[in-house]
Amino acid sequence: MEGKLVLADGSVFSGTMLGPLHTVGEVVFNTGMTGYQEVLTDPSYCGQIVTMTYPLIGNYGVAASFNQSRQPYVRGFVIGELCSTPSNWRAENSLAEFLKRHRIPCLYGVDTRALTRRIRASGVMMGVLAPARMGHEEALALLSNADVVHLVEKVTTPIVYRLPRTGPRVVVMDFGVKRNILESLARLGCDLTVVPAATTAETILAMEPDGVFLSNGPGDPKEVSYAIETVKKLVGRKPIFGICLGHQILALALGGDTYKLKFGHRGANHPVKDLATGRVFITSQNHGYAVAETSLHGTDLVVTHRAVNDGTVEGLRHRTLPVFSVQYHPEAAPGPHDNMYLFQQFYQLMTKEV
Ligand SMILES: NC(=O)CC[C@H](N)C(=O)O
Repeated sequence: MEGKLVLADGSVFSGTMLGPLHTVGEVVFNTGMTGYQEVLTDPSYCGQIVTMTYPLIGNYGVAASFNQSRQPYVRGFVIGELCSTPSNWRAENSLAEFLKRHRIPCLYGVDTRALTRRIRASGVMMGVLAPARMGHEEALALLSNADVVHLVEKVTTPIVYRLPRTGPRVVVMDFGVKRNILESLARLGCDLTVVPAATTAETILAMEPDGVFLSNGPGDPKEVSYAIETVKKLVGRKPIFGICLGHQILALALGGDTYKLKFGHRGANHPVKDLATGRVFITSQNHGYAVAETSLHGTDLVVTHRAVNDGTVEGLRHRTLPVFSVQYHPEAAPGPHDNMYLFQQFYQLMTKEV
């Protein structure tokens, strides 16, 4: 069926529609050449319609081992060529089958680079995926009904669960954690207890962890005010490591501020500079918000990493406490594995004699 993406500014991008009839979400672009299945199943994309700038998508099919959570969380997918003849020894199915099974609307045959240029010029905005025959006004009217709040509550674990190992005990605050973060910690031997986002500091401290991990997740960090309050009570009590939304929540808990970027950083090739060594790492990223550097004056936070492309804050550490965070995704999935050492750093903070 012929379909279209209508952006809030009225621009229209045409293509062929696969799956359910319409969906509304914030339209964002990802510049990764691969990793489409990890993107689809990363809970941080909950509430968003994702477009891939790379024009050939689906070439290596899908496999359960690439999933980053139980199900895809994107609201819709907008791509160039949808490959129907995947080739990979691990492929279990085609991307089209995967999208259909999970009822993820996909518009393909789209000039996604033109779409990306539009988003870069105007900033991220809401959009609707709809059949071509839907009237323009009707499509635009759907935008006002978009339900894109309380996203963390939609993706966090409803129950406490454990991944037992013999190493340091880590409580993972699950704001929408990616599987490869849990696996990266478990591989080091960390004994993991994953808790719902709204778990109180008292409950977490009663578990007597050696450290607390703050996960990635969707939406505006200021929306999860209860988690900011929890983290305030944990700082100074336990070593803390935060990634992406966890990094933003940590900054807010320690008196910093966050803001929305014009079009965010999403891809597998974002250069980040470690300010202590001057070394540049290539990182995987997926964020629309960032920590405001000027807000850090007078707090106990020090900027450790900076994005090379736009100079925004990419890493923080506490001046005196074993507390640090990064805005990017060291667990990759998809992306380069260069930043796995950060999990080791957390491990060392938890195990060193004090
Ligand atoms: N990957 C993440 O954790 C994303 C964090 C936050 N939702 C943002 O868009 O900035």
